[in-house]
Amino acid sequence: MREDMDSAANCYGNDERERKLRKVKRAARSELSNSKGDWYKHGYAQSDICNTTGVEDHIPRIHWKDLSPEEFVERFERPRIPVVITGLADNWPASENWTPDLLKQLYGEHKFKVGSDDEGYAVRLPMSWYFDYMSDPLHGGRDDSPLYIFDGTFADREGSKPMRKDYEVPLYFQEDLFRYVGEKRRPPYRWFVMGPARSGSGLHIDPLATSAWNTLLAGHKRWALFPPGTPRCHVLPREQGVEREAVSWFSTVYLRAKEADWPTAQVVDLLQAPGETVFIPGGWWHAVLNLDNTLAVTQNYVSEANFERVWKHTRKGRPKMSQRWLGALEQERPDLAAKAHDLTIREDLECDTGSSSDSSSSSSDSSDSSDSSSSSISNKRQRPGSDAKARMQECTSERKEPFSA
Ligand SMILES: O=C(O)CCC(=O)C(=O)O
Ligand SMILES: [Fe+2]
Repeated sequence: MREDMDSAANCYGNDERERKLRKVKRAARSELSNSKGDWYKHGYAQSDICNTTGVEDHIPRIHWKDLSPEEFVERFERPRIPVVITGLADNWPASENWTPDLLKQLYGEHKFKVGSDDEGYAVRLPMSWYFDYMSDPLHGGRDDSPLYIFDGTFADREGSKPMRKDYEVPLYFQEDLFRYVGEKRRPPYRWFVMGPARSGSGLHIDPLATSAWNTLLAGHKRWALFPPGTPRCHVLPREQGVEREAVSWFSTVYLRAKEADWPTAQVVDLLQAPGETVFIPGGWWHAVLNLDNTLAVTQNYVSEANFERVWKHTRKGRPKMSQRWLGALEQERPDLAAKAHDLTIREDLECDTGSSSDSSSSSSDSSDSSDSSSSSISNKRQRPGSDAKARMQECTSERKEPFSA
């Protein structure tokens, strides 16, 4: 259908290429299309937005050799505590192979997703063009919030499939209960992620209450986290000038979150270095700013530890898929299928008696659900400022969310 975005690889001259690149940028960020200067009107490239002096990172670092899978579940996954695990990528081929030169050589012609257009179609650029874009002082080097490769189909598309063999899903995250939905129908769950300084991910909670791991192979990422239950209206206020993109969020809301009168949970800072794997439990808000040229792989998953929350969100947000999932669980994991049935009966009873599920859950859960139940997992990377904004709610209405995890 919208293959026009895909035609970038077929052109030759530089003017033609520039024209096509502009077209791709316009498609990916139509709100910046009034004038070329919109892309760099904030001057973030000249600011100290990527300077992390004074940022304190207190997240524990644990080498995988010192953390058994059972310990991970008990200490971090069940209590939903973020952690950084080191050494997991030491033996991955990606640690050797994912250099700019090799990536260009192997995948230079292949088009990776750099955004979505206003109709939700993927906007793609060939990898070699993207490398040029990143280092171009008139594009990636100057743009306030540069295009970001965030490709959730790299492992399925012919041209990039071999990349999947370059990393392994770490032992801690292998349960992957959505696999029972089937490869074709399960929500997207793995992304190749690459971007320069100032690109990143605006504040969000991952969809369907799934947890995530994110391994950085090159460069540095700055994370800001808020625990489950942090009201959306505090961390994503509906006001002019506060946008969802990482750069603008870090230069507005983040600064407020550091002030003495910040009304809600303290922001948790994290500075991710190459080779580190961040674990983000379901329900945690997170924003990520790339501090230099970064290369990462991330996957979302469901395990026994987050199953109940994910089930509730999936039943509500993806009802048809949830029934297919339940059917498969009845065969493969009858224990979890029984849990799902139990939860469903309890929720339906609550509905029938008109009682709010608030009484049986913390406010934290109602605010996770306001985010992730209403978005599908395919929106893991949402277009900044699009439907995300429409879904913003006032604090008061958020507390009334009838659904809670
Ligand atoms: O590396 C990033 O930009 C963050 C990724 C992220 O938050 C996500 O994949 O959900
Ligand atoms: Fe995320």
